[in-house]
Amino acid sequence: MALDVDSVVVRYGDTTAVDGASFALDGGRVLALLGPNGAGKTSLLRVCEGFRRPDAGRVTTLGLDPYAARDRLMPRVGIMPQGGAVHPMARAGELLRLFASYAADPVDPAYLARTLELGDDVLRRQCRRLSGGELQRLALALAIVGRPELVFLDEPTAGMDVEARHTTWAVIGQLRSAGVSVLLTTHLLDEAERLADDVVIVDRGRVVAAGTPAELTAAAGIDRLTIHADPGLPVGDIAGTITGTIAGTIAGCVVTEAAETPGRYTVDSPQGTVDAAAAAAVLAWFARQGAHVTGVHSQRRTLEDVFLALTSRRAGR
Ligand SMILES: Nc1ncnc2c1ncn2[C@@H]1O[C@H](COP(=O)(O)OP(=O)(O)OP(=O)(O)O)[C@@H](O)[C@H]1O
Repeated sequence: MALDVDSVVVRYGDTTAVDGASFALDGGRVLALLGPNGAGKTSLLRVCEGFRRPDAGRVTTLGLDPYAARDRLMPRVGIMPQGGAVHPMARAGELLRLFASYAADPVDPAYLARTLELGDDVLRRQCRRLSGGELQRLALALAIVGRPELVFLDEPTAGMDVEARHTTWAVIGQLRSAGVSVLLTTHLLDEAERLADDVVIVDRGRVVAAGTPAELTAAAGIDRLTIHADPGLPVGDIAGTITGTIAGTIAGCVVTEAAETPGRYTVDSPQGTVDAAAAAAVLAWFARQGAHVTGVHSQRRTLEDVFLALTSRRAGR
């Protein structure tokens, strides 16, 4: 196991930033820590990196207490802090070569710069003269040039354009293929869905959900079916009119017509997904009504739907 976070509490004065969070990162996997602003993600990273001792609970990073054994841990981990945090007067290329010189078996800095599309003009510039996206790519290069076993990336693609984001995703994919464990935070849920093997959602310092992206979206009861047909069909009675073996397949499905869009019917299953048999049964019912069906659309709920449902961003909270 690369990382084990057990009932961790982090306080700043009266503020409890992390309130008993537990999760684990297995070796060679990518874990995305998601949560609204102020949820406690950076505070969790800081205790995992050994910059801060938790106020309660325990963290084990690569088998070590990261605070007590920071000196032993540092050569084995890579850290990309939020916002890049590099010395403003240093030249990008010098920093990259310096970080490489600290490592026993570094990646060739020139190769890494090419991979991250940091051209010679960028490498010659002082960090204060880099764009936000260039700074982020440099910070990523600094984090991985020493071939770490475990990498912490705090919002790695914040401020990057689409192309740089794709380059970064490719690099994270390569790290994973090479067996490197990655813990990243992000506000981009499509990024988490695309990159992460495991997702942990935190809100107000607590873990509110954890699992693979597929588990999280499946557990939310998804795969909504939308049917467009004549308005005003008596859908409230569907379950009562479907008999025989097929009745069981739609038991629990709720079919509703959208008040704001007459003729748009949604089929939801509180127990789980609306499976193909249930969808077929509902469509057969529409056919029996002589309904003119103009569209059928099935939609998988995304991680974003799950996130919004679980966190304090939800409207009205
Ligand atoms: N050094 C500090 N002193 C006092 N309060 C702090 C400190 N660092 C963080 N906090 C507070 O702790 C809480 C958690 O902050 P943290 O930065 O860990 O959240 P986050 O999930 O990383 O947020 P973001 O997504 O905005 O980066 C917030 O309420 C924040 O204001």
